[in-house]
Amino acid sequence: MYANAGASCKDRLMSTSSGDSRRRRGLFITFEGGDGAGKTTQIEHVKEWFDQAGCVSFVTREPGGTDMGNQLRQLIQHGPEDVDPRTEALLYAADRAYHVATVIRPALAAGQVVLADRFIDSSVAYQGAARELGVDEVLALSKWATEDLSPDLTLLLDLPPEVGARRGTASHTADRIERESMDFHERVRHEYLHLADRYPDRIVVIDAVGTPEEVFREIRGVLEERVRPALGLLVNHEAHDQVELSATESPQPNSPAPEHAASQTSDEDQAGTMVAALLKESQGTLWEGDSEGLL
Ligand SMILES: Nc1ncnc2c1ncn2[C@@H]1O[C@H](COP(=O)(O)OP(=O)(O)O)[C@@H](O)[C@H]1O
Ligand SMILES: Cc1cn([C@H]2C[C@H](O)[C@@H](COP(=O)(O)OP(=O)(O)O)O2)c(=O)[nH]c1=O
Repeated sequence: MYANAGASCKDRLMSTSSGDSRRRRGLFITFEGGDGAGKTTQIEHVKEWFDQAGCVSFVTREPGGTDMGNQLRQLIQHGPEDVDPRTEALLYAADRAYHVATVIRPALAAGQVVLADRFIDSSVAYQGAARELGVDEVLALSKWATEDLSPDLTLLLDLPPEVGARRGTASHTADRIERESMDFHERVRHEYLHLADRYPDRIVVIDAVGTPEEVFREIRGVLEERVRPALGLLVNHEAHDQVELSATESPQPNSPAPEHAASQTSDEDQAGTMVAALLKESQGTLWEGDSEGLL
């Protein structure tokens, strides 16, 4: 059901490839920010925005975007308190490597829109900066784990950590990382903002302090400005008539990507996506290709 329902948008995404198989990729958007920033809430609004644009999007998360990843997630978040920072970094990297290889790359190769709740920037901010393992070392580890897969766009939900902590404790019991000091969470926030300075073409900072509606208004502005022009060329107006989807028709987080997904080659990454190229045009700024490394 899902594969057929998504075919129209996928076909349009892939039909722009002009026979160049290296360009046959979807769109990869990641959501970053401290604990309780509202990522999980906003990602659902973004998914609805894509639905309305006639594009099926696929929501996933880290850690835990796969069955094995869920076991790793349990270990990392509720395992022994004495897990040392290097072990923690390697567990996140293992989760990411498997997630990319078995879910994200196949989905992108099939021309899908992938919305990921956390990705490499989380490791850089939490393990690299806050755990003080070294930003460049952790970045190198994640690049190795993902074979240099970089998001096309990252929405960074920025929020003072004490506000995030209040939201979080109101909704669930704090896990091992959420129990870290405010100083730790300040370092996370600081590194995220530093990453946004370092990669201004990829990372957009969203003020996450307002109500969910206010935050989404800002996100929608970014989608309209930076993503819509690309989709406008890829998704013709018939899309609205052709795709009527409910959330239940989309894969849930942790679902494997469709079996028919095309295999991924490193050439595809080097070429980057057609959508990314269009996003670059819409930004009017220099877009660093994957070969340069967005991260
Ligand atoms: N803008 C907001 N203002 C107030 N509360 C929010 C906002 N966004 C989300 N929440 C609530 O805060 C808690 C954490 O939100 P969530 O979306 O799970 O954040 P994250 O995924 O970044 O940890 C949830 O209870 C959610 O309902
Ligand atoms: C992906 C990733 C997450 N984390 C941390 C951040 C979160 O505290 C936790 C993920 O828990 P989760 O409940 O998914 O976080 P939230 O809903 O607050 O975004 O793992 C890292 O430290 N490094 C990573 O690479």
